[in-house]
Parts: sequence; C-alpha cells; structure tokens
Amino acid sequence: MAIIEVNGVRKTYAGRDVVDGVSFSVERGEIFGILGPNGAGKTTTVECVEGLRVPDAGTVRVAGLDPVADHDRVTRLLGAQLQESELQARLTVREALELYAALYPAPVDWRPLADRLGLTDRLSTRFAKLSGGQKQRLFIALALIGDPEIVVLDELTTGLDPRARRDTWKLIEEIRDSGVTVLLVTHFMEEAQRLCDRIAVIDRGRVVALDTPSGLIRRSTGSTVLSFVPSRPPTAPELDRLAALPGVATVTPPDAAGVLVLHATDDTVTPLISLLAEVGVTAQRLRITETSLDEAFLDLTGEGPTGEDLAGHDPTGHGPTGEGPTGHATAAHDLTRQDA
Ligand SMILES: Nc1ncnc2c1ncn2[C@@H]1O[C@H](COP(=O)(O)OP(=O)(O)OP(=O)(O)O)[C@@H](O)[C@H]1O
Repeated sequence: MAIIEVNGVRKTYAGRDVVDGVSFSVERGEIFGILGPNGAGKTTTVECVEGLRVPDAGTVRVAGLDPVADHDRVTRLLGAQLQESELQARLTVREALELYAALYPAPVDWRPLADRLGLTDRLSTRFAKLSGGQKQRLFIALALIGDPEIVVLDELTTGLDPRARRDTWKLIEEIRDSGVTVLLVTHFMEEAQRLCDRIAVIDRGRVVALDTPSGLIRRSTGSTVLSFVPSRPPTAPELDRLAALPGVATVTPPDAAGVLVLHATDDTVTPLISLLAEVGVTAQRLRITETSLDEAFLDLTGEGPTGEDLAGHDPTGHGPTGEGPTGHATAAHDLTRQDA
C-alpha cells in the first residue's frame, strides 16, 4: 500500500501555479525521486507532503493522515532533513543530537546512530566547523532520530565532492534497506539513476513522467545509441536511408574521428546491419549503448540542467519569502528559470 499519496495538488503564488495538479504515490520501502529543473516546484511539493505548506487544491495523505490537520502525528512518522540555516553554528554534534532526540516521544538511541553515520569522532565539534559531508551526515542523523517510517531528503548532496556524494548515496541505500521509505529531491541525474526505485520528473509544476530510471530512459526518443566507424564515408542518399530505418530518431554523420552516431531503438540494429551489407559498408568499432538519464531528462523536459551545471547551486543561500520555514522559495529560482 502507498505510504504517501499526492492527488491533484495545486499551489499558486501571485496568480502562478507553481505546483499545477501534481499526483503521485510512494510505496512503502522505496526510494522515490523527485527530479526537475530549478523552480519546477519540487520543494513546494514535498513541503506540502511534510505539512509545511497548505495546498490550494488537491489532497495529500501520509500513512492515511492529512499532513496539515494531523501535523503532530505526521511529524512523528516523517523525518525531514533540516536546511543548514536551521542549525546554530555553535551547537556541537552531540548537543544537536541530544536536542533533537528530546523533541520526539520515542527517539532512537543517538549513539549507535552517530556511529553508523561516522560522526562518533566529531561529537564535540561545533556545527560550523564540520565539512560539507559531515554536515549532511548530521542532517541525516537528525532526520532519523525520531525513528521515522519516511525520510525526506531535499538536495542532500548539492555542494558535496564526488567522494562525499557517493558515501552519502551508500547511506541513503542503507536507510532504505533498513525499511525506511525515502523521498528524495534531486537535481543530479546520476544520483536519481543510481538510487531511485522510481522517479517523478516535475517540470513547470507538473509531473511530466513517472517511472523507474530505466523506464524513463526507454520512454525517451532514441533511447538506444548505435555508434560505429563506417569503412567509407556514407553518401547523402545513404544517410537519408539510415535516417529512414525503423526507430531512428537522429543520425549524426561521422565526426572528426570518423564515428557515426544513431539515436534509435533496439529494433534498428538488424535493419542497420542489412542496409550496411547492401551498400557494401562495414561497421568498425560498433557500439550499442543505452542513452543516459540525462538525455532522457532533456527529452522529457526540453531543457537539461546537468549535475555539473548545478554543482554550485546552493539551496540554502536563498533568502526567506512569505511562506515556508525552509527559506527555499525565492526570486532566485525565477532568475534561474529565466536564465535557463
Ligand atoms: N512562498 C513563495 N512565494 C512566492 N513564490 C514562491 C514561493 N515559494 C515558491 N515560489 C516559487 O515557486 C516556484 C517553485 O519553487 P520550488 O522551490 O518549489 O522549486 P524547486 O523545483 O524546488 O526549485 P530548486 O530546485 O531551485 O530548489 C519558483 O518559481 C519559486 O520562486
């Protein structure tokens, strides 16, 4: 049974639907990703799930409860990751763990939790002195301290170096394997592809696709990439015949290294081989690969922030606006969208 159900949720700011009829459900025990470009409405959506924002229309249920009307009960079920600005710089790791444990009726013992998250030798360190990866591990610990059934992680690995990001991914998998459902908001295709059981791609306030990572890839046009070095350059009519093969989305003529690339489907392979045999061309270094989630994302949304584009994006650097305790939503999102 679904542990989170979001049905037709709408949120309007200044006459603009920033969340425009979003629906999805999250099954118990999965890592469910919400992926989308800047300002797509991801944070607004998950804050409706957390009961931090009130939808203008639609319903949200967390384990059957309304996150606004049953806020206290939902808070006990759902551990949310803090934003950096929400923790005092001078607080030590131990103080933060003790403080947050005291907020819950039945917290887990924070010592083994700190140990599991590699924080034991940092217990006396002040928050401001922790590295980016250590801060994120502390946020995960604080999100888990109330022994939640669901944990919401929003842009957890933004700003981390590749090693710290991979360490964090391992922790997120361990959390899922311990039976906790994970709702993960991310910009990073690689992160979504590697971690998520299913992904909702949100663009301009709407769910444009919802599937497993490989399902999303298969859905995009030209999901199979065929590349080879033809034994001689193809003529213009031959390139036209390649483009007309079943399943071909695009043909890129040989580059400087002589490599010709087709974005196509698995059904293209046999007719391609036949055509090449017919015109007397051999295919050297033939490679058949799956397109990346990155390319599928571009195809699904018509734009594509890549991990690198967004590596410097700091969601905590945004100033607060009228609603939402995280200070996430700011005009900076709009600027990013206009720039995109
Ligand atoms: N309280 C608010 N007042 C006015 N506009 C808001 C408010 N909260 C969010 N918005 C706008 O709603 C849109 C969606 O914001 P949201 O933070 O949900 O997007 P996001 O997909 O999480 O983006 P990012 O990946 O950049 O964090 C943005 O254009 C944002 O400026």
